[in-house]
Amino acid sequence: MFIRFAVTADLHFSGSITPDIALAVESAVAEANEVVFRRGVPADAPDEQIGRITEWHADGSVVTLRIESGPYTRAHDALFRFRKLIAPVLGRHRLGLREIAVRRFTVTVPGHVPDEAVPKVPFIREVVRHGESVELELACTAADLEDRVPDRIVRLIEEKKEAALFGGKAEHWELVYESQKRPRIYAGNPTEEMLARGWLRHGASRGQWIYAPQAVRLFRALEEIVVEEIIRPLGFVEMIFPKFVPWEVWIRSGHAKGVYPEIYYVSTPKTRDPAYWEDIADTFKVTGEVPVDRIRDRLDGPIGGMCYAQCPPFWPFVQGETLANDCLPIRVFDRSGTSHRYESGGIHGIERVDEFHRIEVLWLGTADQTVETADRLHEAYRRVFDDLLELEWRSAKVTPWFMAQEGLVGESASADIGTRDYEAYLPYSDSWLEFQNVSVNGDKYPKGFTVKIQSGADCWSGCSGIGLERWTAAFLAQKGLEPAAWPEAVIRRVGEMPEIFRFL
Ligand SMILES: Nc1ncnc2c1ncn2[C@@H]1O[C@H](COS(=O)(=O)NC(=O)[C@@H](N)CO)[C@@H](O)[C@H]1O
Ligand SMILES: [Zn+2]
Repeated sequence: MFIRFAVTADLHFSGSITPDIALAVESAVAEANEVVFRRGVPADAPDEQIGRITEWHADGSVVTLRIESGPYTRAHDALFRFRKLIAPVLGRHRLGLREIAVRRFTVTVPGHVPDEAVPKVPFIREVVRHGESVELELACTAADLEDRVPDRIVRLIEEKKEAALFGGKAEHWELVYESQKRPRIYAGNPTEEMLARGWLRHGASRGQWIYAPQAVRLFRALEEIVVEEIIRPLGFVEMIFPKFVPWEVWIRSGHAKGVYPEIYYVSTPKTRDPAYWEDIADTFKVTGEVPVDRIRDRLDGPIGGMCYAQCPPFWPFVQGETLANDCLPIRVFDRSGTSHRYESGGIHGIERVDEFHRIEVLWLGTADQTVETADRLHEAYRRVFDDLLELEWRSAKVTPWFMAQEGLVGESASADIGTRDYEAYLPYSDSWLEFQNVSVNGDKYPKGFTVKIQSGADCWSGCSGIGLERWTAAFLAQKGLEPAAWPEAVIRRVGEMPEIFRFL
């Protein structure tokens, strides 16, 4: 069984197809079937799998074609090859091709296609199941066919079938390193303890915290360790990546394939004209309520969303460029703002929040340089977690973050490409918390943003997300909130804990 395409299309010409012109069409059809549709097709491809015009007729100025194919020279590709062939032939009879009208387009996919694997797109007019295959009738214009809509629908079906297959399977997880056990000196819930001591308070929004000076002292101490013990020694240099992300970036990064349920969307006013907004302001002044529904009608967009993965908005900096060999590998990091996720996993303490503070480490170069940089980061992280923070932690190879964020599961294409999660043990919940990761993302971003290397080798990149809320949660869950019990590398950076608020 193989995939089948079939199209019936009307070719509208500028004048009627007289009998002698019909003869020219006849020979063009023969040439198309025998020669033109076979171009680029492997010699051993079975005839019935190659596109061919199975019937045609002329009526007035319209030539109606029916083209059927298997996977080779798909019916819609054959249609456009025929258009290229017939135009000059009828041009000699002073006839021009006005328009191609698609009357019917079907694609028949072999094998079982579960309902959830049928894409939810308006192009699919009807789904008919025949035993071991499913026939989709598509509502496509000639432009949609040129846009390869059927091919994308077929690819999406394959992806959904695979995801449904993996559906039952949890994310890929393969242990890489396990630290020594550490004495259990604390078993409390760090967020509750921090609340009790006034180290933080709930922000006004879902999954958002306001960090008091005490928590920030610890945040900054951990951040200093990251910068002094990992980032600087490995030669990473600070940049500032944008924190509002337009669709264009998420289209190129692939996030537009599946991040919709978790985005904090951003919209803009249709106009800045104060008069346009006066009634909204007046309504609030009179009622004390913000008329959100009426505001919604006055917005453009959403034009994108708040920072989600933190690295994608970097890539327009190098987009379309070729990097000189001698400037590679590029090693940068960003800690300039918050990331926002409308966490579908539910919020929990400071471990899983909607608004978090991450240091995003990013590097790019040849495949070797990218893998080598990841390895050096792993070494530096291990030294920090084992010798400076004295944590109980482990690391594991998991489904690459960029696949997970596109709703895919499973493993990456090559062994070098993938994500390694770092997890810390939380005594209070007897569970493991992912507190950071290191990924080799292969050529995904350089391809998405057309970045090349002078030598012509593939450009690869990697990134590592250090979540300060997660580092803090892991550290406090294991060490408690008494600085006296903390490792020296942290105490000397925290100094005196400032207590400035006193609530009555
Ligand atoms: N909801 C959240 N709350 C707190 N920290 C989070 C949250 N989501 C992610 N993080 C932090 O951000 C890190 C990286 O997030 S990730 O989705 O796994 N990976 C990426 O987005 C990559 N671009 C690397 O940053 C996580 O390891 C964690 O430390
Ligand atoms: Zn990243």
